[in-house]
Amino acid sequence: MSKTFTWADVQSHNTRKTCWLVIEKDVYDCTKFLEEHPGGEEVMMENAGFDATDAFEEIGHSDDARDLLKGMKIGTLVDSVSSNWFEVLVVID
Ligand code: HEM
Repeated sequence: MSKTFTWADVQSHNTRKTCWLVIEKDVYDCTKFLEEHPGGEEVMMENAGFDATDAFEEIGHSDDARDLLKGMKIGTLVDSVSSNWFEVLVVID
């Protein structure tokens, strides 16, 4: 069975040492890929610990990129709230 994570789990992985991204409802550990990313490390870090679906789709990544992504999947997200809402919850906590 696939591992499940909450936004709290995902958001704690927002550094160059441990960089997770969410695309659709799947969680990806992109740490090892940071230096290899053809689009650079910066754009990945801007999305670290967050939902990168829009950023990923807007670029129009190739099938190769999608294949690479598959290899980085570590599980799925269980929270029903979006990462934006999680941010709000953290602020008012
Ligand atoms: C783990 C997730 C990602 C993977 C596996 C990935 C993979 C790739 C690959 C293989 C390319 C080369 C072109 C292609 O094959 O489409 C690429 C290019 C690019 N990626 Fe990503 N990418 C990821 C996430 C992101 C995110 C979150 C952004 C944020 C905007 C981004 C922005 C770009 C840009 C701007 C390029 C174009 C670079 C250029 O041609 O100058 N990528 N990516």
